[in-house]
Amino acid sequence: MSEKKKHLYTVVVLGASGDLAKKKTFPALFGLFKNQYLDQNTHIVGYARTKMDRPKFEEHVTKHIKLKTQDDHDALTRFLRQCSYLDGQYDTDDGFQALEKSLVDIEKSSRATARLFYMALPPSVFIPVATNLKKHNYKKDALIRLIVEKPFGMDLESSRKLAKDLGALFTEEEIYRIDHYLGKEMVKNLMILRFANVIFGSVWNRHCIDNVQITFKEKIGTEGRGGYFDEFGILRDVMQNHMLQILTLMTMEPPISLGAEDVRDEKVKVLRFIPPIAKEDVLLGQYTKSEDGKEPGYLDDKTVPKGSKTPTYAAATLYIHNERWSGVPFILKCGKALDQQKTEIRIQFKDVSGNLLSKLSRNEIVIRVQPQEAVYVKIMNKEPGLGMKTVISDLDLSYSSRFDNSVIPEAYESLILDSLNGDHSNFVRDDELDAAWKIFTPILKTIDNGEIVPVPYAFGSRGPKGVTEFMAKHGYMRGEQDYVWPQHSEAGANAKGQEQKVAKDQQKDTRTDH
Ligand SMILES: NC(=O)C1=CN([C@@H]2O[C@H](COP(=O)(O)OP(=O)(O)OC[C@H]3O[C@@H](n4cnc5c(N)ncnc54)[C@H](OP(=O)(O)O)[C@@H]3O)[C@@H](O)[C@H]2O)C=CC1
Ligand SMILES: O=C1O[C@H](COP(=O)(O)O)[C@@H](O)[C@H](O)[C@H]1O
Repeated sequence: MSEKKKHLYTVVVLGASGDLAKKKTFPALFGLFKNQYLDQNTHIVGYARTKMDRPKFEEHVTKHIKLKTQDDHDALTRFLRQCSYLDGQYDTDDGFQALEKSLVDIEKSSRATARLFYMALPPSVFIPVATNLKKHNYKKDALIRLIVEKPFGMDLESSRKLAKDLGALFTEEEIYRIDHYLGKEMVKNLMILRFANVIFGSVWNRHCIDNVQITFKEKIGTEGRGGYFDEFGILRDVMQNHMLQILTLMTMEPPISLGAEDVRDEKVKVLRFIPPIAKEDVLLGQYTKSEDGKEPGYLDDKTVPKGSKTPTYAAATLYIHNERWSGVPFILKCGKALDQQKTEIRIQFKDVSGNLLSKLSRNEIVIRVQPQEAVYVKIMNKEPGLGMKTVISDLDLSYSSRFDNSVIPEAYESLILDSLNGDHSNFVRDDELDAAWKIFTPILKTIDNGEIVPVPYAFGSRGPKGVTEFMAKHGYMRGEQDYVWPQHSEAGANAKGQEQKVAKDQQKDTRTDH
């Protein structure tokens, strides 16, 4: 079916009773609807096994939708009119037959010509659901798109099997593998920063850069998702997908165009230059109770098997064996139940040559993905006054002060809109997945075999003992002088009207740059 024509979609959310649907999918669809990115005649059908009456379904859909104005309230009333819910099984025909009947009725009145199936489901049911969708709800004369949520397998072998099974049902054109980090504003900004600025483009290589850290920290633990998490662990949950996507966009060569295939060709190429992660380049941790005993340890989660050795924290160093990056360590660190929430890329430059000036700290470019989106460059400056003392300062592009009235869209809004527009650029291609799993599968096997034991760390701490040494071993050098990114100070955050108060202990942490 032609993609040029503007299509009216019917959106089906499979797994509509779940956590992701409630927290992300419905709010994102509402955001698009409210801002007229979604045609006002679009129908949204929720499908899951749970029986829900209308009030319960509406409560589920709206629970995480934030309304500020009367217009928002009005838009929600209109949005809910477009939503319906159907309960049914995932592995039998009858539910999908009923879904088909409902879709045909909707399409008769709305004249929708396209169907978007959003699988907000655990991976165990991806294939049974995709099989039934193909059998009962695939219309040859309609435009079909299928959004699949991560995780895409457990390792190289299972990922290939999933790709093969899904590929037998839907074409690569129809499949949209979502990694929501690709929809985040600062991740989308990476290509612009690199390829639209001579000052960045020219230093983006091993001659100038000493090491790179990509950090993902969460304050929350597994929070009832322990059953899912224990099967996957932090490397599969966050590092192999979200963090590797960031690394790929940060390191790939310039694509021929911004077209989806050109961008993804470059991403695959750089991934293929990364050898599997070595055992000695990994540090693991698992959180225990907080020091005051108020927050539970990982093993206190009833859904986690007793004595589990699943890592909730991981640091791993990767290398890219190509002309641009050879010898530069890329230190990836991620963890749950830590002292703060942040995702950032920290690019540390080499030391200044010569001995003209002493006590210099290295330049750093920090790309703050969340929260408090920003790009800042740490530089050495003359301390104002008589004398020639140097001091660390920064060139700071903080979004809250620079882009006063702009709204940063939710990652899921951005990605759902891309899929409606048929743009695959920010979705994961099958060969990209293959290349990513090749890097991680050997170390995951080593971890699964219990050959690397996670070091305990207290809930709310900076992570396991040894993190500082691990970073130093891989080249990261802390500055000589104290430095606090101003946006991170309480005064800075309040002055900009930030909702989030940044605690004093977080300031301390920023100073240590971990
Ligand atoms: N939650 C999150 O924050 C994120 C989730 N994801 C991914 O999104 C997908 C959905 O996640 P999430 O919503 O958290 O998952 P849930 O565990 O909430 O599952 C979604 C729905 O699937 C059904 N379901 C749950 N377990 C099973 C099972 N064993 N067999 C069959 N059906 C089941 C349930 O619906 P019912 O019983 O009514 O049929 C449930 O409401 C997953 O692939 C996850 O990895 C990705 C990023 C973030
Ligand atoms: O995919 C996942 O991401 C979330 C973190 O997403 P964010 O947008 O809030 O940064 C993580 O909590 C979850 O464990 C993981 O499955």
